[in-house]
Amino acid sequence: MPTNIPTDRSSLSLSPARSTTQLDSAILTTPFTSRARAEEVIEGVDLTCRRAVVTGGASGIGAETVRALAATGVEVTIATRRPESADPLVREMAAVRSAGRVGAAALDLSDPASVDAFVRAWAGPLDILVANAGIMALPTRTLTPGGWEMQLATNHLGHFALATGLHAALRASGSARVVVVSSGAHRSAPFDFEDPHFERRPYDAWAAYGQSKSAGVLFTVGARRWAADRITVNALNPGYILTRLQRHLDDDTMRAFGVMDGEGNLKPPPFYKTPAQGAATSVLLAASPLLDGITGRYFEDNQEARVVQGDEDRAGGVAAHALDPEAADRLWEYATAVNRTA
Ligand SMILES: NC(=O)c1ccc[n+]([C@@H]2O[C@H](COP(=O)([O-])OP(=O)(O)OC[C@H]3O[C@@H](n4cnc5c(N)ncnc54)[C@H](O)[C@@H]3O)[C@@H](O)[C@H]2O)c1
Repeated sequence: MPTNIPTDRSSLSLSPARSTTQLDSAILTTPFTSRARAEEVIEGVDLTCRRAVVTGGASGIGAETVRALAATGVEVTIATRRPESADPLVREMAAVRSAGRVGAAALDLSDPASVDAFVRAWAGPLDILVANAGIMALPTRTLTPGGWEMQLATNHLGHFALATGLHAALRASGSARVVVVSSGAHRSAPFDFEDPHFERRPYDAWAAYGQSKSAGVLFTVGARRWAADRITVNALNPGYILTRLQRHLDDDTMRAFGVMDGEGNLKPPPFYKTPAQGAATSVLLAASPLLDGITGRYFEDNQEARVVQGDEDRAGGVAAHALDPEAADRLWEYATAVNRTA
């Protein structure tokens, strides 16, 4: 039996947002293992009449997120730089009986004008926003025309502008969820308020990626201000998944990561997940009734993560620096200010 069957928007109701950060609450556990696939964690859920946006939804984890959400009846907009790149997935889902309609719209997160155009074109309530798009470890310091470091611009500042621009649409949902796809890389790089764009310190591809992913977690903490609007915001680490994300890594790094053999063949090690497994935590946070009212938290392997100091044991967890409410508010102000001048 479906567990959650809204037949029209007026029948949708969720409990009020509970708690703000993991620091002041018990850890949330679910029955799902780290290997559960996206469709499994929302089996039986029916979200017909709901509407979702998935950034970067034409490939990798995002595409699996789109498949699983659309299968519950959600109408999904894939927000992508080249909408035509989503055509195969749009066609695929059009052939799935009872799936929600899947379409695509142009969005370049590194371009404030593109984010603005997407926001302006959006009409009506928005129930689910999955901030999934991302780039990783650009080998050289790359700046947007506005002078922002490209990973920070794409992974966080663009998503911040998108989510805040869509705030009225999320509020109009009456029970909206924002899901931020972060990474375990956040643990090694707190947000550097003195030099976020690597103007003074030497550029480091991993520090830039990690910082942008810390920013995503801090956003979920800063978004506690949206709880009264019945908008919940949670972050996650999808785990290790071989996708196009690794395209900027050279062969030596790929070998060091254990995903390439001596002959240059891609061969993910056993601890790597498939994209469908990698999308499970995104989908859990976006659509599972288990997450009703939960906000400001960080998950990995389909469970809420424990708090750790930095990246000392590399075994997972969410770094305390990414849950710091003062840093979260400071980053919110910073992102608001830079987006205003963009
Ligand atoms: N694959 C992993 O092992 C892994 C681990 C941790 C976190 N993540 C995160 O998961 C998310 C999805 O990554 P993936 O592994 O599916 O890789 P992917 O490269 O398949 O997906 C990333 C998507 O983001 C889109 N994108 C990039 N720049 C954009 C821009 N400026 N505007 C709009 N869209 C843009 C790409 O077109 C692509 O569709 C990313 O945020 C990534 O950081 C992935």
